[in-house]
Amino acid sequence: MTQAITVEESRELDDKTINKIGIPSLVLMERAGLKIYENMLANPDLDLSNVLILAGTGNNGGDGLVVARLLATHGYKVSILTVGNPDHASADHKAQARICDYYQIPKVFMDANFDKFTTLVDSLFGSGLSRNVGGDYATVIDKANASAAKIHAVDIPSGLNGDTGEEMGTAIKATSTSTIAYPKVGMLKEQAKPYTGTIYVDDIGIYRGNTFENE
Ligand SMILES: NC(=O)C1=CN([C@@H]2O[C@H](COP(=O)(O)OP(=O)(O)OC[C@H]3O[C@@H](n4cnc5c(N)ncnc54)[C@H](O)[C@@H]3O)[C@@H](O)[C@H]2O)[C@@H](O)CC1
Ligand SMILES: [K+]
Repeated sequence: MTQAITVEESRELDDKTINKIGIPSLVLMERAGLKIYENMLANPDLDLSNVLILAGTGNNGGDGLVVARLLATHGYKVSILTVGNPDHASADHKAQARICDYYQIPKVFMDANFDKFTTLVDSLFGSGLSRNVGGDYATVIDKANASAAKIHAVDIPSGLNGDTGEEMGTAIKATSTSTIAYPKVGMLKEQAKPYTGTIYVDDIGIYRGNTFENE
């Protein structure tokens, strides 16, 4: 874990990889989801007997939905709680949601009892977090932190500022986090440890430049 990048750099790298280099975004999302799923299987601190995916409507939520599908297709019990308006979801999130519907992965709603789940996957917000967390998002984050379930976060624990390592209103306290491509600078600060837990860094095909002259 030698290099860390800012949240803005991570967004620029995503954009370059998709729009300049030409790797389709759904390919990156599939690779991210597969790595996250493998990290969860490899983590002895997580009990995957009853998993709930907490999905926002952006691409962080899309990553979470890939994990939902991989768990379901490998015989794990998994449900999805979507927070936010699915009609306004990102295109890649909508594509993943249709696949989850094909597999009839059960959905739960805001009144769900989180204590009955053994692991929660936090895919509410990643690098797109741009303001303090409130409303249903804050309710779900606080309920997740207060529950008996362990939490595995996708990319950045939701509500954590990836640059400063500080809470933006409220933030997920994860047992472990799968961060995509590179850790974000704020996640490596001492104060961020209770939020990130153990950090896995997932190579999904997004790299900083200087490998080739034309970069
Ligand atoms: N296609 C790509 O660019 C890739 C994206 N990936 C994942 O996608 C994430 C980034 O996805 P997005 O850019 O869709 O953003 P997020 O999914 O992090 O956030 C979704 C949206 O939430 C809204 N939002 C921000 N702060 C909010 C707040 N406080 N309350 C309510 N809504 C708020 C914003 O409009 C934001 O676009 C990464 O962290 C990573 O997990 C990975 O799948 C790798 C490839
Ligand atoms: K997250």
